[in-house]
Amino acid sequence: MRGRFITFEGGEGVGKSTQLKRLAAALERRGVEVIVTREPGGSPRAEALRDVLLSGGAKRFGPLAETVLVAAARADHVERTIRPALDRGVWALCDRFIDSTRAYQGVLGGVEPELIRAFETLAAGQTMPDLTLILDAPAAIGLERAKLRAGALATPDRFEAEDGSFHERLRRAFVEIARAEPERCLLIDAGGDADVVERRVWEAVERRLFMAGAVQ
Ligand SMILES: Nc1ncnc2c1ncn2[C@@H]1O[C@H](COP(=O)(O)OP(=O)(O)OP(=O)(O)O)[C@@H](O)[C@H]1O
Ligand SMILES: Cc1cn([C@H]2C[C@H](O)[C@@H](COP(=O)(O)O)O2)c(=O)[nH]c1=O
Repeated sequence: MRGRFITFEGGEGVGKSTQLKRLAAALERRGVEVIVTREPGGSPRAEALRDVLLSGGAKRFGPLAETVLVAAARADHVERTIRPALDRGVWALCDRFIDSTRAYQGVLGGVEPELIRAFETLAAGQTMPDLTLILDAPAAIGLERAKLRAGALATPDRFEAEDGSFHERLRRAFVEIARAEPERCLLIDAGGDADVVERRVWEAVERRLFMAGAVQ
């Protein structure tokens, strides 16, 4: 049986990596084999492109160039990491995927939705998430968490460095994505303690994948 593909999405520092690792551990305790991966990145070539993107090296070429870079990274990641895992029956948990491109390059960057979708198809083909958990909290909370994680002296990356209004618009873009695709996406309240958020995530996964009969 093909593995399940779950993606985590949301603004900066909202707790995606934390919850993804916790979900991976919870699934493993149930005997489910999982891989944990991320975008941009998740394969050696895609990780090299991640550096270009997050260093700000691609910023001067504009959001369309960033879309192309993300798509090139995704094509390699899907082909070499995600699809082989799913084909072996392994579950893939991915920190960001297509919805980050829709939100960052599409809604915030102004790249046309048709172009965003065309690149999506080119890079991911039929390898689409079975479930997308969109973690939602006020942008200020996520940015504060990210700042605490990095330490006071750290330099913010290309997107963390954007202003507060960028991050609030980003939050609204993710909420709109969840509203537009309710069969695939679930909005999870990411406010409060990490243990509380973990329970919300697990309930969502149980309801959507286990109880729905997606898992024997
Ligand atoms: N619910 C929570 N309450 C308080 N702190 C949290 C919570 N969840 C995660 N954190 C902490 O906030 C910081 C950011 O969390 P994490 O790295 O999981 O976020 P992220 O969404 O993956 O970030 P990024 O967008 O930068 O990839 C970490 O230091 C983490 O320990
Ligand atoms: C997949 C994807 C990501 N981004 C941006 C969003 C974040 O600012 C970074 C990734 O950093 P993180 O600490 O791992 O969250 O990349 C993007 O702009 N477009 C995308 O498609």
